[in-house]
Amino acid sequence: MTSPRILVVDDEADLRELLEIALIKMGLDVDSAETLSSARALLAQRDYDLVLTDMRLPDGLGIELVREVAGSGKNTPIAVITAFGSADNAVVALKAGAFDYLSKPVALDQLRLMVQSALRIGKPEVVAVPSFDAHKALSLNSPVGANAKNTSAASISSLRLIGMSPVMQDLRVQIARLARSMAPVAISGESGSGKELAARDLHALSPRADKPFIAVNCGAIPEQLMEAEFFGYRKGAFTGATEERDGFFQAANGGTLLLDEVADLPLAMQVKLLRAIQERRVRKVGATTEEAVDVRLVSATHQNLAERVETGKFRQDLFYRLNVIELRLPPLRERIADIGLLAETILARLAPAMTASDLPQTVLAPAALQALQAYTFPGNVRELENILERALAFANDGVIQVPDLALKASGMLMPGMAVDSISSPVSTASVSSGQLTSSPFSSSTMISENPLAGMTDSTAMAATIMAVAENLVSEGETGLFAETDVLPPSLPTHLDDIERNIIRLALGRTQFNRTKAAELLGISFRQLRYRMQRLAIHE
Ligand SMILES: Nc1ncnc2c1ncn2[C@@H]1O[C@H](COP(=O)(O)OP(=O)(O)OP(=O)(O)O)[C@@H](O)[C@H]1O
Repeated sequence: MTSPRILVVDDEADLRELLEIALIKMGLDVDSAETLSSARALLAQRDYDLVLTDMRLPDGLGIELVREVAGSGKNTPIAVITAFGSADNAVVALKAGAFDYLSKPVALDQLRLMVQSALRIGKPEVVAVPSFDAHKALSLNSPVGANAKNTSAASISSLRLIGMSPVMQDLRVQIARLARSMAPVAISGESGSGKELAARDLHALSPRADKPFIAVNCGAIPEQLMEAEFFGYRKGAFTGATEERDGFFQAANGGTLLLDEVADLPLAMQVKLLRAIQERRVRKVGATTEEAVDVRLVSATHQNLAERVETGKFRQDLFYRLNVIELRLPPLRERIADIGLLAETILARLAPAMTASDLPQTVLAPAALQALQAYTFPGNVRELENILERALAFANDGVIQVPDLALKASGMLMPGMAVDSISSPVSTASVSSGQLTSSPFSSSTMISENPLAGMTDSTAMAATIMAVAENLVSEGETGLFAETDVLPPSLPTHLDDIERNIIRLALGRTQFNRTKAAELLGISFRQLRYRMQRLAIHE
């Protein structure tokens, strides 16, 4: 077997030599180049398992090489060496596609960790999905190190972020691409939209998959315990520290650390975290020395972090370090095409015993699916899970009907509308005689007699809203804006929701003819198009 081959690009003879010796000692073959042009010539001749380049070279910048190698389609990992304290360069390189960076002076232990993870990138076939739930590792009484070993392997097919809507498909592609890099990823999205799941998928697809995934809820740790929880502590460091403990960083070593609700980190802890990220070293409470850690950082928040930076609640420098790449999880109401498939998967998960005993899985009546598609899901997929769990208990004959869902009227797309009043074009009588169908999207939870089956998502959605609206009129309801004494958590979001619903209603009435819909709404075509873009309304 031949050894992996590394290309080192650096014009400083001393550093180049140091790197060469360290890499050869690791059993690797090394080629080196002093300039961009000689590096390009070597890259044209052969494939490398890793390229390591300085940022400043006599005939140009290392970042040019990063772009070329990252864009070559060969999947060669490239890392950069940046001047001491130059966070900007590191972030720019990561954004350009560098898999990782090293700061000068280069520490040999960090070089080794970086090379090891680069070489794992070349072997993506073995992907494991740890099942460890590190939320359980939050108390000082539970040693995270011990819990972190509690992982199990699964195949790549068990990735868990479900959804066939274009936005979810894009997201999965992005996640697969980002999984190869060490770049910190910041995941934003409403509560329950799948941020943690996205982070788990990112880890599961990465070369770190067989190492721990640790999720830490930053808002759930008492401030005075934070340092000990993150970095560990030595025996006797404080009252009650009867033995040495690892922290989250050590527990996640080699793997991924998810900082969930990162906006909740107190400022004092933000400083310490920034230091750990920059140095890639942590010091246990009560220890005199630091230890190198190799942790991929992912952060998640449902808050607007940029806004918190502006108001001085979140450090700009930490924000900059964590937000190298952003991933946004759209709220469930922006991907109603996924509701059927999600419901089907959740129902299968909730009733495994029934499936095993060959009883047909509980399904949603078509009207129930429509009601879900007309619901705003303020709690997103988590709320869908809760609704279905409760509905399962009420469902008769293996079919969930609208009343079983017990949807909150305040969450319906038309505020103030009572869900029980939904009478869709599909009568519940037809449901019990229907046949089960299966499609990759949503219909295996539906009945084949559903007149909406096969329609595009927005058409089905619009049909539902129209049916509901017509119902409201016939039942003499007060209309779209029934008064409620519940204040929305955010007025702009609430108004956007109302506007979105009205536009969808008009589009539904006109079979998505935007000119006619604009006429109905008394606005110009351009105004409607602009509003649809702003509110992410797609056909
Ligand atoms: N696309 C999806 N496919 C399957 N399950 C999902 C999906 N998105 C979310 N879920 C499920 O919904 C629940 C909430 O997801 P998750 O915890 O990842 O959300 P979150 O955005 O991190 O929430 P929070 O902001 O409250 O921490 C989980 O049980 C998760 O398994």
